[in-house]
Amino acid sequence: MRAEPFTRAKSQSSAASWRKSSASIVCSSNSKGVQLQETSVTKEDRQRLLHQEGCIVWLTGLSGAGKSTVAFTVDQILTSRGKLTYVLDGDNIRRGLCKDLGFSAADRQENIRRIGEVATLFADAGLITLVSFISPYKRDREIVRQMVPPGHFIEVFMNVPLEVCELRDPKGLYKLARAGVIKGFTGIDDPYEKPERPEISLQHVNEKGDPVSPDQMAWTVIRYLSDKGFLSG
Ligand SMILES: Nc1ncnc2c1ncn2[C@@H]1O[C@H](COP(=O)(O)OS(=O)(=O)O)[C@@H](OP(=O)(O)O)[C@H]1O
Ligand SMILES: Nc1ncnc2c1ncn2[C@@H]1O[C@H](COP(=O)(O)OP(=O)(O)O)[C@@H](O)[C@H]1O
Repeated sequence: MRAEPFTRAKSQSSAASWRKSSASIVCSSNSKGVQLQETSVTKEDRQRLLHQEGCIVWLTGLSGAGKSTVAFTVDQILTSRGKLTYVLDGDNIRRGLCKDLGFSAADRQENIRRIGEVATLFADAGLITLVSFISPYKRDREIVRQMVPPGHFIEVFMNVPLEVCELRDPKGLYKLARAGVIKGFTGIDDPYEKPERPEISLQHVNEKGDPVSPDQMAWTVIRYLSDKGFLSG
């Protein structure tokens, strides 16, 4: 499929920006001399094919904050409405692509770097890409933000206090961390750096103190995506 000349000219800066981001995938110190392959099918071609625009919805927060629940709820709702989405989830990715990594600061950084590269490719392919990782370091999240065109990295802060996450403790990990069986657990004896200006901040209770359900949270994300035009094209 060929892009209309008008579309191609209009979109050059954003397409160039995506290409720049793809370049970072191949231009590590071990791949000097590898040249970036230009593509003839553009992001806009895919956008028109899918009637949506690819982006990264990055959910960050403590273990138990509800990242996976909200990501999969958004996934389900959008899929049922004919949108192409994909969830990259910490627990799943750590069984494959990142199974060699632990939870030291360096390993978490490498974890997020790899996920950032994959998420960038998925978003470039036109998918609404939902990413649910603790991603505790501001710097690592900002690096991913810079990899995509402005506005295409949507940081969603699961703004749920440690006490609430610890009460939920669905996997019993906080108990083990408090008992000293797990060392370096985020929020207990390892840092979590809150986002300063997330695009979306989700709290587990509303202004009246009533609980906010995963469905309500998911719709907040979906409304944002719709308002910004990612769900049409
Ligand atoms: N030390 C330590 N600290 C934090 N979390 C731990 C740890 N050890 C195991 N787990 C389990 O691993 C899940 C977090 O993996 P992530 O890949 O999202 O972490 S990170 O982004 O690299 O920090 C996290 O899953 P979620 O509860 O879904 O967040 C935990 O179940
Ligand atoms: N909005 C919510 N209100 C109440 N409980 C929730 C909400 N979102 C998630 N949960 C529950 O909290 C626990 C942790 O959710 P999960 O999505 O696994 O968190 P995370 O991926 O951040 O570790 C689960 O038992 C889930 O059912």
